[in-house]
Amino acid sequence: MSSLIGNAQQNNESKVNDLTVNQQSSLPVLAASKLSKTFNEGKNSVTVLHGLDLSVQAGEFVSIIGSSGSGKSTLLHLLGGLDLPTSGEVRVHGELLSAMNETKRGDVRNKSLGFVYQFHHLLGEFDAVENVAMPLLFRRDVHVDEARSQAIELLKKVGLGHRLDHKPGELSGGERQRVALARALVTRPSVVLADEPTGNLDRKTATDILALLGDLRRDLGMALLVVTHDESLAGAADRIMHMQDGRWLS
Ligand SMILES: Nc1ncnc2c1ncn2[C@@H]1O[C@H](COP(=O)(O)OP(=O)(O)OP(=O)(O)O)[C@@H](O)[C@H]1O
Repeated sequence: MSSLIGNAQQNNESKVNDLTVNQQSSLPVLAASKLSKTFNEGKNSVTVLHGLDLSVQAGEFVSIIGSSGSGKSTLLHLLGGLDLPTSGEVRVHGELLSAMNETKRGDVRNKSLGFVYQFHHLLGEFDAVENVAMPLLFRRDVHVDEARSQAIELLKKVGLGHRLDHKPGELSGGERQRVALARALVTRPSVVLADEPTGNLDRKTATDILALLGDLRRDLGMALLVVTHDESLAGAADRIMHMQDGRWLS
């Protein structure tokens, strides 16, 4: 197995060891408590999430399914620190996101969380290696050569070793999503948050991408939280949570 994966496993092992020492081995990597979100627009306010609890353990694969408009993306934004809740809290490795300033929150996002979206959000003027290396280059402590070599290693792992210097416009939809997966994983996050990662792909490509995501999760030892409205895609998870109108269905 690659050194990249070895490092990720080592990191995870040392985290586990730390937790054992602290006797907190059940501490979730990601936890939400009584999470609510209300959007105010002029005189109108709409409450989209109603006091949600959620806990994701290290290495766990959780799917959230729900119909359009049920609040899945809003929840993912809050869990990823991209937006703040109206009330309630989100903790990453036990650390409260809302207590952090924007710089620290950005740091947690970069180091502990990976993001995959329905639309890949790759930068068109950069090739696959540059796109994947980018999250590492935001860190001042990673040299550009090291970032490139880690990007190449991950691109090979997602089956794109022959497309390293291709720009997004020169790749198929499935290949672009593979690049996006590699980019989300290059920082070796402990949790990947994926919002309809296969929503823009045909069924065969979607199934391949989901299988790849599952394999990468096992290899890299990360937790995976996938939001989808596709029950058959959600079925691969350890646990499926159903959302309706901003509440969990029991
Ligand atoms: N910034 C906002 N301002 C006002 N309302 C919003 C905002 N963002 C989301 N909403 C509303 O919140 C509700 C939930 O939206 P959200 O995108 O979280 O749903 P979803 O379950 O992800 O839907 P889909 O499956 O269609 O992507 C929707 O009714 C939406 O209109």
